[in-house]
Amino acid sequence: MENQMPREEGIDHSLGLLKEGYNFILNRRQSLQSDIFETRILGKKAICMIGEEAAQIFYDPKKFQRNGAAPNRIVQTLFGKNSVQTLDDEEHRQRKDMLMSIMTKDEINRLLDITKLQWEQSLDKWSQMDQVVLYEEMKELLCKAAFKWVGSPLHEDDVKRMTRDLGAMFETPAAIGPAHWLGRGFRNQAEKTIQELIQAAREKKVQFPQNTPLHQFSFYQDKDGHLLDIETTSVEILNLLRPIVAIAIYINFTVLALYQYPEQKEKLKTYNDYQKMFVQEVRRFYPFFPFVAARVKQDFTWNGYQFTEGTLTLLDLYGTNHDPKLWEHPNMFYPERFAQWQGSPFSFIPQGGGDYYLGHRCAGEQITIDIMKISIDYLVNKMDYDVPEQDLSFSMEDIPSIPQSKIILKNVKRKKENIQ
Ligand code: HEM
Repeated sequence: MENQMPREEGIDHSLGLLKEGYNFILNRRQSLQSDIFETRILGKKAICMIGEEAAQIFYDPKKFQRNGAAPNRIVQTLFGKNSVQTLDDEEHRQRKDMLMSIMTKDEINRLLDITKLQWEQSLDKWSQMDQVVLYEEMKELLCKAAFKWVGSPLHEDDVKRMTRDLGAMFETPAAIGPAHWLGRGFRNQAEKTIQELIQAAREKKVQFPQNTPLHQFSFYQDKDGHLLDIETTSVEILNLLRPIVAIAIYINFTVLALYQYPEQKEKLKTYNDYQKMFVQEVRRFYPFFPFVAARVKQDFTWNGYQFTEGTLTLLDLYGTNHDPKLWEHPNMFYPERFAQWQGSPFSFIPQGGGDYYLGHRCAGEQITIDIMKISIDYLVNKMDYDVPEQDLSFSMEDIPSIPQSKIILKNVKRKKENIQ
């Protein structure tokens, strides 16, 4: 038997989506009293869903496809044209294999070693500064680490520009007006820079170390022995560089959590297994990626609701991570909840759900967790700092959400026991 899906009245709610940000789907779940409902986005019918069961069907590649789902403003800033995010089926699997091929233990460890070295250098620099704007400094730290890891360390003169370009790619997708257009321009510039590196490698004018992503992707062959075109290869290199820089947002929220819940610092110092739970809770609790979009691949019925081919469907990641059916007291910061967590790939989805290889789950989730862990080690065990009076609030409307002050730290210094 078919059920009528709860529906929001009105011609179009695209502006609401931009304005209400992380709360767009949650607000309507509240008013319509349903985990699934129909609304209208970009003038067309769209479905919004929250929860573990919804995530399970959303990540079923027979039911949903990504081709044609992402709006142009996201493709032109965040994803890049023809990126893995926009592919389906065999084409997606091949591209994802390329991306996952460099996510080996050795390569992740190499990135972590590079990141630790950057932390060391930044800590020395910050100790000389009157105050540190952590968000800006972390983006720079991570940008340097990311470029070194992919195989082309940045010249000091290029650090600020590349940090700005990569930052703009995740700061401007939802921006309205000139900021958004600047973001598009910065992406084009960054793509050009990476394209030149790939071209030079293919013409043997430079040689990147064998194991690095720049070498691996420049010479990666599909199953028919073809290389990827240079534009797409650069988009996928940026699919590594950009999100590594974006981890700065999680580090900001980490410092916020340490400040707002001071008992956490002691627990992190005392219990060996606490760090993992703390990282998971930061990723669950704070807003980052609001939702993911797909289109219905072919007609199907689920829980009595009709899904019609081509319908845009949004899965609420933030809402699922705060779903009271899955998380007791979802709005409480409580890392210990992860001691009992069963590890479902569909209930805790800050970086998407399902399978890394077969679906669109974030290729860099392990990297994110590991970089957060080493950063926590610095923040808790290796340095002292003060958090002066400032506006630490964060918006649920702006995507991505970043604490207003971007977290200002004063009196940053190494802990005495950590001075070599
Ligand atoms: C900064 C924290 C990060 C967050 C919040 C995040 C979040 C996400 C989300 C929500 C998706 C989409 C999942 C979907 O479409 O269903 C995604 C995809 C992706 N992420 Fe991340 N990510 C982060 C870090 C990283 C890192 C560090 C890398 C690589 C070094 C990375 C590489 C990717 C790639 C390549 C995809 C596309 C996967 C595909 O379409 O198959 N991400 N990420």
